[in-house]
Amino acid sequence: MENKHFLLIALPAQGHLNPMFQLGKCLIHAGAGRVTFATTAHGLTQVEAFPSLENLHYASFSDGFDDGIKPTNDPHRIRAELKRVGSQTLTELLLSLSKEGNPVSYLIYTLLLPWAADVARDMSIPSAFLCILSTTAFALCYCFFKERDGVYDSNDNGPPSSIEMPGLPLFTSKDMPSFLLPNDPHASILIPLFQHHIQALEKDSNPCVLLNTSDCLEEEAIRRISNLNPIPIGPLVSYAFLDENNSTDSSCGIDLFEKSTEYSQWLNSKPKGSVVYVSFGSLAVLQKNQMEKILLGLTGTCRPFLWVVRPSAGSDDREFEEKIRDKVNEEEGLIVPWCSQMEVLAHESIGCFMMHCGWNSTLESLATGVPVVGFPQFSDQTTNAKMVEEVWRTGVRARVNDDGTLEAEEIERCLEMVMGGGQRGEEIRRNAKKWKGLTLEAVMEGGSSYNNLNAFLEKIE
Ligand SMILES: O=c1ccn([C@@H]2O[C@H](COP(=O)(O)OP(=O)(O)O[C@H]3O[C@H](CO)[C@@H](O)[C@H](O)[C@H]3O)[C@@H](O)[C@H]2O)c(=O)[nH]1
Repeated sequence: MENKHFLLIALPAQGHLNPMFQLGKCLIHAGAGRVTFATTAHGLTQVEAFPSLENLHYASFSDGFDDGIKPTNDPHRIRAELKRVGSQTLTELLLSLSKEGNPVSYLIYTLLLPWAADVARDMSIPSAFLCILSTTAFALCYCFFKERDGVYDSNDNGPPSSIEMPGLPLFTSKDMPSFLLPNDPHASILIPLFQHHIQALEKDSNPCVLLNTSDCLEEEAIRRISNLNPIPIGPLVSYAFLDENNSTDSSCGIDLFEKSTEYSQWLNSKPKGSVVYVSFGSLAVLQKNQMEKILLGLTGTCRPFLWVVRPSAGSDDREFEEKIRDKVNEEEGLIVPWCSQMEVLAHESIGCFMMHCGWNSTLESLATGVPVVGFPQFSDQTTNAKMVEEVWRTGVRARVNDDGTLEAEEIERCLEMVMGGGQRGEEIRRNAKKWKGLTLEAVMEGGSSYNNLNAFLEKIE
């Protein structure tokens, strides 16, 4: 197996880079050979630091906007350029790697890059799609295209009212990936992209979908997409901070944001299970009045909190964020621009993760056994929040107003439910512990995901 060369490609978004990078690490640790990790040329310039590992190399392809300036008012042009220039420059990259004596034996691409499968097929290179959404969200998309031909209900403007998957609760429109809903601003871009993903896989005589999940977490959804040869190999999260012998793994991941360092000591000073960690991932932008309400809710609980507030581009927003920061004193909370999330979640002072239910953060909460208060924003986050609340029962989904805003009182109610002494909180904390055990079991030597990855590698010629 040693002389294989894997090319892994992902868009430069934190939620895409993290699982793909973890996969690269797993391949190297499994002795799979050489791994080249590629993202867009502009994306590469945004990376804070490149972890260095033996057998790991970096490269780039172009999305057509190497200077990073995109016509944001024309997403269709951005998508068309990504496909056109992306296909061309990926082909060039494959040819140049071959020319320098390192031909690629296997291509793994991730979300929003379905044309990569076409490039690989044209060059007779086998490929796999790494699904970085929850498998449940992906299976809902699959059902939407296969069983409903990608059309909404007959009442024209109505969203798909519900989708059933055996063994799982009913998914109604509020639980569906938001881009499947007709009024979603991203639907006109994402629906064709997902269709392209599924078509590209179906064109392949031997399709392969690597799933960032484990057998036990999403058994029913995995079964639902069995036609696509799904292989659960996750959760692809950084386990360095859960391993007491290896808590300083400097090659944790590829960060697009500069990490603060001030929180470690602050966390050390807090009692076990007392801190609320708050983060809404790398993409969501909350309205100012929502931030005010969150601050009110957090201070209202009288529990210490660590809140990640990413620095915004606009100066007006920066001023507002400064104001929020100034309102918080160190006794009650700490606001940081970015942190090492797995390090934080693995810290014994953390008692709850209030979050958007992005798939990576959801998996990280499961792997660390931290209970959740979910405030999903878009994409698969609504589906993931449903799974957290109703399937794994490791947290609650906060109730929002009709306009999607979350009130301070609801934040207090949810935090009290998850962290307080009531029966529901106890059950949630018990489940969180149980799923942590099952999650770690899957990725450890001999576990289902570990074995699945090795079996996948053995089949590659
Ligand atoms: O201070 C922080 C905050 C976050 N993270 C990491 O950033 C990643 C965030 O990923 P995720 O939780 O999935 O959120 P998004 O960045 O919002 O991810 C996008 O991509 C995901 C994968 O496709 C989708 O599930 C989400 O809905 C979509 O918003 C995680 O690995 C976190 O550990 C940090 O390292 N430090």
